[in-house]
Amino acid sequence: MQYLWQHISNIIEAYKGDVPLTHFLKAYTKQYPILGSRDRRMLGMLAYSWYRCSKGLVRDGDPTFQQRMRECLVLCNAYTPLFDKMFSLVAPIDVPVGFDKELLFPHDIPLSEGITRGEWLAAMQVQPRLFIRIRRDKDGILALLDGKDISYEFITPTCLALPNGAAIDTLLPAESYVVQDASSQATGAYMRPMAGERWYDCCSGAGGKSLLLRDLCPGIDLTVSDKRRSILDNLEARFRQYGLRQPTVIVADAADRQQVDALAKGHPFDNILADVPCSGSGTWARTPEQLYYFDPAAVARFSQLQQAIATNVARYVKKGGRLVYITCSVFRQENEDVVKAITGATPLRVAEMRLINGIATGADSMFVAVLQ
Ligand SMILES: C[S@@+](CC[C@H](N)C(=O)[O-])C[C@H]1O[C@@H](n2cnc3c(N)ncnc32)[C@H](O)[C@@H]1O
Repeated sequence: MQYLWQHISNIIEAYKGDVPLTHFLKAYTKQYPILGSRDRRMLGMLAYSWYRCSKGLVRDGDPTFQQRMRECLVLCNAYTPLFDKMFSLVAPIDVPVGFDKELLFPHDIPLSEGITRGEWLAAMQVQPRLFIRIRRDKDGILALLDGKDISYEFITPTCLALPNGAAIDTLLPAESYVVQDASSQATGAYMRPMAGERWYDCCSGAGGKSLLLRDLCPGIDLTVSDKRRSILDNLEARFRQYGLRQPTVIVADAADRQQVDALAKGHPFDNILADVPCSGSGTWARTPEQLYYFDPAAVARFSQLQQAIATNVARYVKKGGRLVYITCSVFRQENEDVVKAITGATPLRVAEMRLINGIATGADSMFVAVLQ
C-alpha cells in the first residue's frame, strides 16, 4: 500500500486544474494497469479530500504531506479502515492541525440572498448525493433498488436521492430515469411549459433542462442551441435514448446578435430558457478542484457574458412571454446583478427569483429568475 503514496504525490504535483479532476484521474490510472479498482477508489478519495480541505489546514507544527493528507481524509469523513495500512508508517501529530474553512476561499465575493458564506464553505467538505429523476415505471425502479438493497430517499414524488456510487446504470432501464441533481430538477417548477408553446433553450448543453421541459410537456415546440457542436450531438443522442421527439438543433453563439437573428428568423418565442455558462460555484462540492483553482477575475467575465447572452436573446421573447434565467452559481454578480442588468436593458420585469439552496438536501445550489 505504500506505493499509493508515490501515486497520490504524482497526482497532486501534476494536476493543475485545467481539466476536470475525474478525467485527470482516469487518464492517470490508465497508465498504470497494475492499479486495481480498490487502488483507484482510494486514490480518488485521497485526491478529492485534498482539494476539499488542504487549503483550509492551519499548518502549526509543520506537518508532513502525509500527515496533512490524513487530516484531509478525516475532515471529509473519508478515513476508513481501508486506509489503515497506507497510513501505518505515518507518525501521529503532537499538535492537531487546525482547520479554518475561511482559508478555502480568501476572496470577498458577495453571495446571493438565500445562502450564507459559512454554510456554503462547510458544504465543500461533503460530497453531494446522487439524484435521479424518475421518468416512468416508478414501482419497477423501486423494486429493482429494493432487490439490491440500495437505500433511497424521496425528495419529491419523482426525485430520488441515492448513495454516491450506487451502480444504477447496470440495474435500472436506461429510458426510465435521468441522472439529474435535485436542484436542477427543482428549476422545472419555474418553467411551466404548455402544449403548443414555442420554447428556445439558448445554452442547452447536453440537454438536462431541455429533456426536463419535454418530459414536463411533450407538446411544446422546442429549439435548442449551444456554441459547441459536440455537446449538441450528446443532446441529440439523449433525446433518441429517451424516445423523445428531436428539437430543432442549431449551433449558435447566443451572445451574437446576428446568429440569434438568423436562428429566430424574426419569430419570437413564447418562452426562452437561458441556463447560462457560469462559475459553477453552486456545484463546487462535487468538483472541489474548481474551488481550489478558482480565479476571482472569472466572476466578472462570466457576469458580462451572461448579460450579453440574456439581453441578446430577450429581444425574441414574445410580448407577455417569459425569460427563465438560470445559473448554478451562488455569486450575486452572476445572479441578482445580471437580473438587474436585464431589467435595465429590456422591457422584462422580475416575476419570480430564488436561490435554490441545495445544501440541506445534499444537492447543488442553483439560481433561477423568471422575467416576464
Ligand atoms: C450551464 S451549461 C448548460 C447546461 C444545460 N442547460 C443542462 O441543463 O444540461 C451552459 C452551456 O452554455 C454553452 N455556452 C457557453 N457560451 C455560450 C454562448 N456564447 N452561446 C451559446 N452557448 C454557450 C456551454 O457550451 C454550455 O453547454
